[in-house]
Amino acid sequence: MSLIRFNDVSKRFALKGRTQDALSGVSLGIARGEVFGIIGPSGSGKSTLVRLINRLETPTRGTVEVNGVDIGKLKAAQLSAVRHKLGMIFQAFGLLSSKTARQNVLFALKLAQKSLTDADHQRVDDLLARVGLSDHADKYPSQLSGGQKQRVAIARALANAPDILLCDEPTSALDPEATQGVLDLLAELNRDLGLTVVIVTHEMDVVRQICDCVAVLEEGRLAEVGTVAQVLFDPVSDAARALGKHLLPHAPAISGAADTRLRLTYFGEVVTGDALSAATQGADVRFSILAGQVSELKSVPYGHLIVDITGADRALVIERLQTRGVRVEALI
Ligand SMILES: Nc1ncnc2c1ncn2[C@@H]1O[C@H](COP(=O)(O)OP(=O)(O)OP(=O)(O)O)[C@@H](O)[C@H]1O
Repeated sequence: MSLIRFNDVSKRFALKGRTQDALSGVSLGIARGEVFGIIGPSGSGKSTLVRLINRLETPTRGTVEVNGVDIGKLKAAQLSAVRHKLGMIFQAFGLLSSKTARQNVLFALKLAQKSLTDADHQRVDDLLARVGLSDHADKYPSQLSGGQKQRVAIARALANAPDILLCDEPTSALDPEATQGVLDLLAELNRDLGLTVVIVTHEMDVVRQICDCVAVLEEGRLAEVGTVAQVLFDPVSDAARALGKHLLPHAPAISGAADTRLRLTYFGEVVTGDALSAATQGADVRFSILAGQVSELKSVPYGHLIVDITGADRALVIERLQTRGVRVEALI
C-alpha cells in the first residue's frame, strides 16, 4: 500500500477572473521509505502537487490519501495532528529571522505541544548536531550561509519526528557544494531514519543522485512515473527524454559507417567489469570507443560508452552484451 496516494487529482486556480489548470487527472502512489522525485519544467504543477500532501492546497477534483486517510475529510484538529507528522522545507528556507537556529527548531516543538521538557531541549540540540550545526546553534539566519540555513530548516522540519519530509526545490538557491551537502543529508536521513522524502526539483541530476522513483509532470499532467533507471534510460515521454538528455554523453559528430555507432549503458557491477572486451573476444569485429562516462544512480553505478563496432560478428557481440545486462542502442 502507498503511504501517499493521489487519486485522479486536478487543481484549478482562479485568479482575476481567469482560470489556470495547475494539475489535471494525476494518479500516483509514493511508497513508505522511498525518496520520490517530482520533476518537470517551470509551471508544470510540481509545487502544487507537493502542497496537496499537507493540504496547503486542496484539490478541485480527486482525493489525496496519507497513510490510507483521505486528508480532505479531516477536521481542523485532525489535520493539525497529521501536519505535525509531515515536515516541509522550501527553496527560500522560511526561517524566522528574529530567532536563532536553536530557537527556530524549538519553535516547531512549541507549536505542536503545550509545554517543553528538558528532553525536548536535548532533542533540539541532537537535531542540530545531526544536521552538522552544533557550533552554529546560537546564530541568527542572517549569520548563516544558504546551506546552513537549509540545514536549520531540515532540523526544524524533523522536530516532531515526521514520517514524511516534503522538500520544495530545497537546493535551488544553493551553490553546488552546499547542494551536495544538503542532498547527502537528505539521503542519510532517508537511510538512517526510514524517512519518506518527497522532493520537487527541475533538475534530473538531483533525481539521479538521491531518488528511488520519479514522477515527470508536463503542463499539469503526469507524463510518466517509474524508477529513476526506467525514466532516465527508458523514457516513454518526450518530457522525460528532454529532462534526462544532458546526463547522457553526446555522440561525437564524426562520421561513421551506417549502423555501426552504439550507445552501451551498463548498470551495477557490469560497470566495473570488462563486458566489452569479454563480448568481443574471439569475434570478427573491430571497435573504437568514442566517448564514455561513469556515474551513480543513488548508490548504484551506471556507465555509458559510445562505440563504433564493425565486422562480420557485430550481431553476435551485441547479443553477448545484452546477455550480460548491457543496454544497446543504435545511434546512427
Ligand atoms: N495560488 C495560485 N494562484 C493562481 N495560479 C497559481 C497559484 N499557484 C500556482 N499557480 C499556477 O499553477 C501552475 C503550476 O504552478 P506550480 O507552482 O505548481 O508549478 P511548478 O512546476 O512548481 O513551477 P516552478 O518550477 O516555476 O516553481 C502555474 O501556471 C502557476 O502560475
